[in-house]
Amino acid sequence: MTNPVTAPDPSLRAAAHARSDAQAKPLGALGRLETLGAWLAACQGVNPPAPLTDVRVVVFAGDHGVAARGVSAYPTAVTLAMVHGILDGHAGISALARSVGATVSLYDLGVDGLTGVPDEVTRFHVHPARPISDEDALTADELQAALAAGDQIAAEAIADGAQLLIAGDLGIGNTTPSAALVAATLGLRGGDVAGSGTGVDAAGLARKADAINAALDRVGDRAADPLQRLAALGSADIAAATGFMMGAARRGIPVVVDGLIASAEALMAEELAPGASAWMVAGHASTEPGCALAQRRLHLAPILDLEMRLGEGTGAVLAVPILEASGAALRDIAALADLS
Ligand SMILES: O=C(O)c1ccc[n+]([C@@H]2O[C@H](COP(=O)([O-])O)[C@@H](O)[C@H]2O)c1
Ligand SMILES: Cc1cc2nc[nH]c2cc1C
Repeated sequence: MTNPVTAPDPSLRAAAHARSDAQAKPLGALGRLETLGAWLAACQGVNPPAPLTDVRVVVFAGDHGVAARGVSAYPTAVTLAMVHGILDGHAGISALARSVGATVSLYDLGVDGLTGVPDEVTRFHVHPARPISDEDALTADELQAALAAGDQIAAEAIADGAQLLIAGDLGIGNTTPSAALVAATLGLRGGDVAGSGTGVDAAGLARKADAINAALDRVGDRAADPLQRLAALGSADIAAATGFMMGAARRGIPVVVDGLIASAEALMAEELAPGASAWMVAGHASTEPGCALAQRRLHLAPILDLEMRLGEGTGAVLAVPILEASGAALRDIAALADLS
């Protein structure tokens, strides 16, 4: 789907602010909750916004060749183990999504050695991303296929009634390509964006900054083009999640952005579909430095800061009750003039 992105309805946003201003509270007393509620009304095209009864997390899982460079604290096999953990409903995202009433699904966009799972999960199967420090992660055709897969996943969820979408991520090594994309987009270097990810030590952090710099130097001026940047420095799972966010924005469905990986995807979605970030809120501030850099570039202020760095969509789902509360405030607080 290549339709341009239309902005969330400004008249509904203004109407929501007017409603809020007339409510039984000092003007502006609900702070950012008022802005969030007005954003939700503008996205839904309804004031006050409807309750959020269908929130979906889609986890895009994939392995990353750059992990062989010693940039993660965990072995690649953990990706496969965690795919099963999520499919069986026992992962961090399973528990946290259940706690807020969101559903979780997962797609394999390059998990090494994945077998014995439903066909639906492997429908968009591709090879793990090639190591970005040495070669492009994806060919141009592979990139287009991954973007299209994410768009299709968004389209199907929306056709099935999704009101709010979250892209979760899973893949040992994925903080390295994500940080590289942030660096390439913002004109930064590895040392500016590399964080400890799953918990690498100082030597691992230095290897990570080096791997990012090697990738940036290898790609050079090609990184100026967002499609080439994503193919060279990203991966199929990151590209599919980017396509998913673009697909949501083009269809007028809001997105809650998770941590570093999702923020890098949001950055790429905005580059490829200008205006897409108007359909996004940042659920939380991950501890990864690249996360704040990407969110700041997108003018997305995180709702929560719980010092989390798990990924999977966990920080984003925790922000859903706050968003829901912003809608409830608009719906249920009386007008001051009606109280006597
Ligand atoms: O979302 C984040 O900000 C985040 C920060 C650190 C780690 N992660 C998760 O940890 C994995 C990547 O970490 P690493 O160290 O292997 O690059 C991957 O599975 C991510 O989902 C996620
Ligand atoms: C155990 C584990 C779970 C994860 N979930 C997302 N990334 C992860 C990385 C590790 C290491």
